[in-house]
Amino acid sequence: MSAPLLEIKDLTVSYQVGSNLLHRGGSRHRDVVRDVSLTVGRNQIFGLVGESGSGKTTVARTVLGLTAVRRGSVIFDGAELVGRRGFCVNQPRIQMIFQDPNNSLDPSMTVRQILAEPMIISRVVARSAIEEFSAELLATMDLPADALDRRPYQLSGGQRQRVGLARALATKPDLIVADECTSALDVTVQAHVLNLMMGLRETAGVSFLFISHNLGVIRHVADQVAVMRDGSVVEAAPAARLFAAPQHEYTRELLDSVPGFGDHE
Ligand SMILES: Nc1ncnc2c1ncn2[C@@H]1O[C@H](COP(=O)(O)OP(=O)(O)OP(=O)(O)O)[C@@H](O)[C@H]1O
Repeated sequence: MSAPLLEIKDLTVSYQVGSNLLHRGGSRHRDVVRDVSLTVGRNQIFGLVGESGSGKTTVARTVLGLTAVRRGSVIFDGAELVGRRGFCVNQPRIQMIFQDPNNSLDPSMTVRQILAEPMIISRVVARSAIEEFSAELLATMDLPADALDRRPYQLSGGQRQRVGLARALATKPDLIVADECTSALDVTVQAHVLNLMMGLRETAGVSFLFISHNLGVIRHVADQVAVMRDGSVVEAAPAARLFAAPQHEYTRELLDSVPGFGDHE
């Protein structure tokens, strides 16, 4: 049997609080993620949900090599990603999409350049195939072919987010880490982007670590869900079971706080 796509085991991450100047005893650390374990399967959308400050983004940043691991391991396709300095090594098969495409897409570049850049850097796509693959990515994301010649400001917010997704797909990744990637979009545009992402599971064989504080969005997209509170996972279960029969008191509280989510066991 092949290894799971992503296994996070007993992950603890801490941030420094205070400084040497203020605290004579030296700087202190605070664990913001504590002993978190979760497994993302192949072709799976794994939803990570929890209140603001519960540590969801910190988990994502750690997998992407932006924040150091204090303890634990991050195993991708059977190989340990945590390097000697405590950061996960960069893995082109893991990509991310950001909450705000306005800040993540270079305004001076055309969509053609935005899509070509990761293909050139990662060398996953031959130079001679870049134009064709770019057109294919636009079609997959329901974007018009002439979008290739536009710059981000000449697109709508939903189109920009779909360009962000197309760019993430440009290196043919196995995993996309999506942190609040649709929360800036209005509801119908959000549904369109979410449905496209769900389709990618089958068409591109991509898994998602999908982070959101929005339970409705998580229920719509996720196969598996983990609920975080105060740095820890309090409950993890297949989505259908978690929404129908939450086991942890905090999950029940979270569901009861959203109108229409209270009719669980
Ligand atoms: N660079 C940092 N230095 C110190 N503390 C930080 C840093 N980044 C985040 N934190 C703290 O770590 C905790 C977890 O933050 P994190 O952003 O992971 O939560 P979150 O669940 O993603 O929240 P949100 O839904 O609001 O984005 C919070 O208490 C936050 O204040």
